[in-house]
Amino acid sequence: MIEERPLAAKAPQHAALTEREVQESRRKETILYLDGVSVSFDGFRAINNLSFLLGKGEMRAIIGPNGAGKTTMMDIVTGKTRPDEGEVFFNGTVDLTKHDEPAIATMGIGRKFQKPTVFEGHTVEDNLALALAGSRSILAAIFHRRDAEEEARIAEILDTIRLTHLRDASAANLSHGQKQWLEIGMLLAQDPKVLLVDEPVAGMTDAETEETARLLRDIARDHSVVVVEHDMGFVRDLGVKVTCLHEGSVLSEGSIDNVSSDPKVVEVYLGR
Ligand SMILES: Nc1ncnc2c1ncn2[C@@H]1O[C@H](COP(=O)(O)OP(=O)(O)OP(=O)(O)O)[C@@H](O)[C@H]1O
Repeated sequence: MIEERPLAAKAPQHAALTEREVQESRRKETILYLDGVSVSFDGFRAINNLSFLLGKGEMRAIIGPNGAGKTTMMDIVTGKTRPDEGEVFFNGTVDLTKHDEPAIATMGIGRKFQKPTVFEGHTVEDNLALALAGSRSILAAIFHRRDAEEEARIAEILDTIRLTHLRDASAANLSHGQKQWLEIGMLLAQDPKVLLVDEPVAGMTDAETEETARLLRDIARDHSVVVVEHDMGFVRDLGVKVTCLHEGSVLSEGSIDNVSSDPKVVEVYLGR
């Protein structure tokens, strides 16, 4: 009997440890890991016990009604907003709540906001050269003699963003869609591991929207990508797992067919 007591006391402790180990090994397989994340603004819970896992090399589409918390979730990942509670990890091991925005960007989390912010007074190629140069000054970046590796990188990005034929064009003369692609190219120049892309096809023509789905699928071959978008035709074209947020939590997650036919999603979002 005396022998049994410590054994009985040990059993639940052992089980708890195993559960934690399982969770940790699950986390290590992710590039982004959010668990139990909440944040409130003036008492309003914009993110409410949110759990979201993005696998290494995965592309995910995030949908959800206005105010669902999509932007706030991105703000938490990029360090713009600190969560009140919960875990946020990058690459399985880096606790993002302990780093600020510039450090997180340098680690390899690139974000593209909805409105393109390219340098309009410069050519497409110079915009990419500027992004590639990072902290170099604008003039130094443009007049710096690029080595073969940098030239090859620019050529590769131009090809990915469908702008090789416009490399010498002024960014000011690009269409809205082409400016979005150039900005995606500028993100790629910084060699991110994860790209967060906010409503990339808003304001694009149908042809540009279709090309953007192909472009992001190309990028997703060697990057992890999160795309926030309301255009369901475009989300379907991406052909990836979909997460629908609502009131700061995951309402539904799975294939586009499953999520778009989920009665909860129809009620709060698609049926509106
Ligand atoms: N800094 C802030 N201060 C106060 N409230 C905020 C702040 N940021 C976000 N909110 C609120 O949190 C909620 C979630 O907003 P969020 O912008 O994340 O939603 P969203 O899903 O991105 O919506 P949309 O599709 O309209 O962009 C909203 O009710 C918003 O008003």
